[in-house]
Amino acid sequence: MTNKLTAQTPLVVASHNQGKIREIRELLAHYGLTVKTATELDLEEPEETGTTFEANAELKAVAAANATGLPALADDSGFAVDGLNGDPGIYSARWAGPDKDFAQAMRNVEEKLQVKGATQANQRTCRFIAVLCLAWPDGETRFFRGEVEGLAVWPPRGDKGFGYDPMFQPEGHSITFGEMDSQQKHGWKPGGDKGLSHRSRAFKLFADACLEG
Ligand SMILES: O=c1nc[nH]c2c1ncn2[C@H]1C[C@H](O)[C@@H](COP(=O)(O)OP(=O)(O)OP(=O)(O)O)O1
Ligand SMILES: [Mg+2]
Repeated sequence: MTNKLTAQTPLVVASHNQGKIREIRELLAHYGLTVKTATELDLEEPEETGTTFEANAELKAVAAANATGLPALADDSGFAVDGLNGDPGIYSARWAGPDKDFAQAMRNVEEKLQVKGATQANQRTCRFIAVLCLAWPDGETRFFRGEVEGLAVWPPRGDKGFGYDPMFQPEGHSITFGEMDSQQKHGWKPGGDKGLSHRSRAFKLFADACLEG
């Protein structure tokens, strides 16, 4: 028997990133769930020692489930640039340094692309990846992965999102995630579909698999 979530199940979100938490709240509300965050519960941030998104998501979710005795959901995500062999990838948060300077992290990505001579669009393909881990106090873990492909644009555009959003233009769109409001970034349309952002796509899979009824 696998565990199922209902609107009444308290769910802990094991993240300390406010931009991410805001999106996760909206995504969970869309599916009728409300949450407590690791920041509100004063949970410690485990060191992300894994070498994959899955391993780091599991480490964060299991730590929060064990600390609270409640089911916990973690999101490990990143910006992967094909021309940089998938960097910054699982190191996306770390490239911004202790001050979380994403303007600097984006410049760093651009400088590395310039060194490679990647000036044409087809040399600037990239994706956002999000892996969710839902960990239950009984030890059960479930994983869901969402991805969205796009182009790394320069200069960055827009100030609506967080992290690398201003330099990410999703395939089929002419504006960046930084220029989209969160509803556009989620990609919710009347009637519903698979969503747009990596995170909204992962949450759709999570909701289909883990919600009661
Ligand atoms: O939609 C996104 N739009 C822009 N940038 C994004 C996005 N999604 C992930 N990213 C980048 C920035 C973030 O800092 C890093 C994830 O690193 P990651 O370790 O999963 O999260 P984090 O350390 O910021 O917070 P926490 O681990 O407490 O959830 O990738
Ligand atoms: Mg982190």
